[in-house]
Amino acid sequence: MKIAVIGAGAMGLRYGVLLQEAGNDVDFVELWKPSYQAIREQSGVYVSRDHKNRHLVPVDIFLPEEYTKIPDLVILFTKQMQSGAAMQACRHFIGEHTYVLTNQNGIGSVDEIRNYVPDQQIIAGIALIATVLNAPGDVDFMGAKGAAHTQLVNVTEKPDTFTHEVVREFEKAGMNPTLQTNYMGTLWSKLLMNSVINTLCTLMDITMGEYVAYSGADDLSSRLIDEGYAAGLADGVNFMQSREEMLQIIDHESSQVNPLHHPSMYQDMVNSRPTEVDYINGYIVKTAKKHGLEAKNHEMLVDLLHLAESAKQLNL
Ligand SMILES: NC(=O)C1=CN([C@@H]2O[C@H](COP(=O)(O)OP(=O)(O)OC[C@H]3O[C@@H](n4cnc5c(N)ncnc54)[C@H](OP(=O)(O)O)[C@@H]3O)[C@@H](O)[C@H]2O)C=CC1
Ligand SMILES: CC(C)(CO)C(=O)C(=O)O
Repeated sequence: MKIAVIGAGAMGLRYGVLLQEAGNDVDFVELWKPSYQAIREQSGVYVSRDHKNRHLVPVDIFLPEEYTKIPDLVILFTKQMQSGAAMQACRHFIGEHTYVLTNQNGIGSVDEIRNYVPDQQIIAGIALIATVLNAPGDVDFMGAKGAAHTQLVNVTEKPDTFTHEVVREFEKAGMNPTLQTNYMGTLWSKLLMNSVINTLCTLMDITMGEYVAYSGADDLSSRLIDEGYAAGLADGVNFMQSREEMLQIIDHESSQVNPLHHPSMYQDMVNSRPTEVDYINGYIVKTAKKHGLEAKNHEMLVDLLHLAESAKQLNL
């Protein structure tokens, strides 16, 4: 399969390298110049797993204006707030039959992708994978080989032949895909997890393991899950997990899968970049308000995150 990954950051590199190693023809298209330059100069990307075995993997990288192939599949892995500009810059290589896939955290990118491809060609989903970008062109895959999980879902909720081919390629790449047919239910399950883990670990400067080790963690998580759940239900989301199951998933991911991980939002904060909080807790607040509800806890978290972002800027 001919694949172009837009965004050679932590997750873009992880998906791209794994799919390349599984035999696909993968190119990276990068708008972020330091990353493009580093990968060009190194003739590849440095890959480690859990800080060990750092080695160079040759990859091809292009600026959007340099890229002229028409891929079968585009994988969008920028941050949410970069999605619109990235799709606009890359629109010339999205062919009539090209599918676009996003497994970004938060909700919003699909609306940007819709400006360029019909719903039938959009595959959304979620990544239960932790990855850290040590520096441009230097990525660290967290977790044992094969431990990562992905969920893919067509925006139309109707998997077609090409989607099944993508699932097979993800399987070959060791990304343990599950094909779902509940679009919003799938996205909201990760949204709720990120609204707890990413935001609280970032604000408190702690790892996922440190969060769940706190005796009051379940109570805190439940308050956020309940508020998010109410907003989602009002919006017609058909949740795939109960509130209790959601809590168990958060506990499991944090205590067993990624206890030492600082979520991606934390990585943005320490590097003084804007976070995706508006697309995570902010999306829950917006959805609640649309239905005349309140999501006061999430609203407070959005404000606190923006306060922390602003303080970080003042201290630069
Ligand atoms: N990382 C993870 O474990 C997971 C991430 N996700 C999601 O995947 C999507 C992509 O995220 P992710 O791959 O983590 O992010 P990236 O590694 O792609 O973020 C890098 C972006 O941050 C900016 N940046 C600026 N300076 C630096 C620097 N020194 N180091 C790193 N980045 C810098 C660049 O944007 P600019 O040009 O604006 O400076 C760059 O494009 C997001 O939606 C995220 O929520 C989902 C699951 C897990
Ligand atoms: C918490 C985690 C790793 C969940 O897979 C994630 O989504 C992130 O770091 O942003």
